[in-house]
Amino acid sequence: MAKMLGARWCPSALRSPLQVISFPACQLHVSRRAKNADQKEFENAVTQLKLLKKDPGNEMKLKLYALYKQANEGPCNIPKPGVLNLINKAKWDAWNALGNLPKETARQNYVDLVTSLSSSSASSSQVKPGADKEQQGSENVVVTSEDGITKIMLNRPTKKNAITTQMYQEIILALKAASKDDSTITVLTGNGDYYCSGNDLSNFNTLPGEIEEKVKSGGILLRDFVACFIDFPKPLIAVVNGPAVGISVTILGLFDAVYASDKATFHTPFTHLGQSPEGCSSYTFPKIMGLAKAKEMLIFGKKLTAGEACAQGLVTEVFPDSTFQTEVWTRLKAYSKIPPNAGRISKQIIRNWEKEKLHAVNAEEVRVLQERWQSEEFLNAVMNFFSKRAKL
Ligand SMILES: CCCCCCCCCC/C=C\CC(=O)SCCNC(=O)CCNC(=O)[C@H](O)C(C)(C)COP(=O)(O)OP(=O)(O)OC[C@H]1O[C@@H](n2cnc3c(N)ncnc32)[C@H](O)[C@@H]1OP(=O)(O)O
Repeated sequence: MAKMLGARWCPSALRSPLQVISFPACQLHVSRRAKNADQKEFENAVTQLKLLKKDPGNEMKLKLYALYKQANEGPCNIPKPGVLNLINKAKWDAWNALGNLPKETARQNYVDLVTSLSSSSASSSQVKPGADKEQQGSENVVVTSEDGITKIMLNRPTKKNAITTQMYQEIILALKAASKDDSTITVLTGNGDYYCSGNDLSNFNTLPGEIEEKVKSGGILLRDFVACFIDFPKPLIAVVNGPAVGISVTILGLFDAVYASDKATFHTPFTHLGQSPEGCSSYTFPKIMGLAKAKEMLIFGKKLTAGEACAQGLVTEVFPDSTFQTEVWTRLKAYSKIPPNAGRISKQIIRNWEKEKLHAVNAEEVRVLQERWQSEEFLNAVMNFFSKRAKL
């Protein structure tokens, strides 16, 4: 659990602009010693910092960040980030506050700070090298085709199948390929105990550029992703093997059948994350389950059991977890024998009545979400998620 922010709170890389919650620019009161740390001591301190068990808190992280930059690059030499860019601005303020502090002094102060932190928090020798290495390529989305069924499986079980930006793109490509292959039906499912924990909350970090660019490219990615589900021309079935969160729930309204294990739950905690509904759920959920139940889910984040989701029409059928895979795949194999063209045409005549409407809903939901992504509510929610999990 500690790996996510731990890996990103790497002073040498400083990959994550969201690793520090917004707080006032720090005033540094760092003790100076006569002796100056050499480069080796400094590098050891960088390593030591990564091994700390206890999170030193964001204010301390900002101080360390500033000292690290000063020690390596000298006085702050980058343009001041815009006011909306809260995190980078806090980091800039901290670095800039060091003024012309000599590199050697910054290096020594950095070493002193880490030493004082280490003595109050025993360092761990149990960090496994490469433990947070991301799977590369298409391993996180596995596509197989057999017996008239194309199966798209989310395969990132250690992260509860949270969807990275790369996975969104891979799913889009997989759906486009499946729409043209010779399968009759297409299935989306998850590997492991979760179906999917929704959008990977570190996506905002990994998208390139400043906040405005992230918002723009995130919006385009989301719109294209949902559009693929709206336009998918064949019967599309969700095999919900475990809990489902966020966007993995909202797009279920665009599927033709949803089969769920009785261990599955359905949760859309958008407002808690400072966000708003997507996946066309602002339109499909009220239509499927009625306004009152849809609002409980989409505004108040009520989590449904599989049985409740079935009673409300979001799920087609629930199976006992012990027999889930056998029963569902037997059913799907039978369904895959329907005449493929009749299957496609029947799906399309149902979908076509509202395709235009769904695309308009998608565009509007993305527009509103893009505003949300620039809100402090959203940034704080993401920070809270990772801070709770981070030891450093
Ligand atoms: C925002 C701009 C990006 C643009 C990209 C494209 C546009 C997409 C827009 C869609 C927008 C939002 C839709 C949503 O999906 S909102 C919902 C997001 N999901 C969540 O809030 C769920 C967060 N996760 C949890 O609450 C819990 O992890 C859990 C799912 C309830 C499971 O709890 P657990 O205790 O059983 O397991 P846990 O130890 O927490 O998790 C195991 C490891 O997996 C990591 N992880 C789980 N879910 C996510 C996630 N959604 N994002 C990132 N990482 C996740 C967790 O951090 C653990 O990792 P580690 O072992 O600590 O390294």
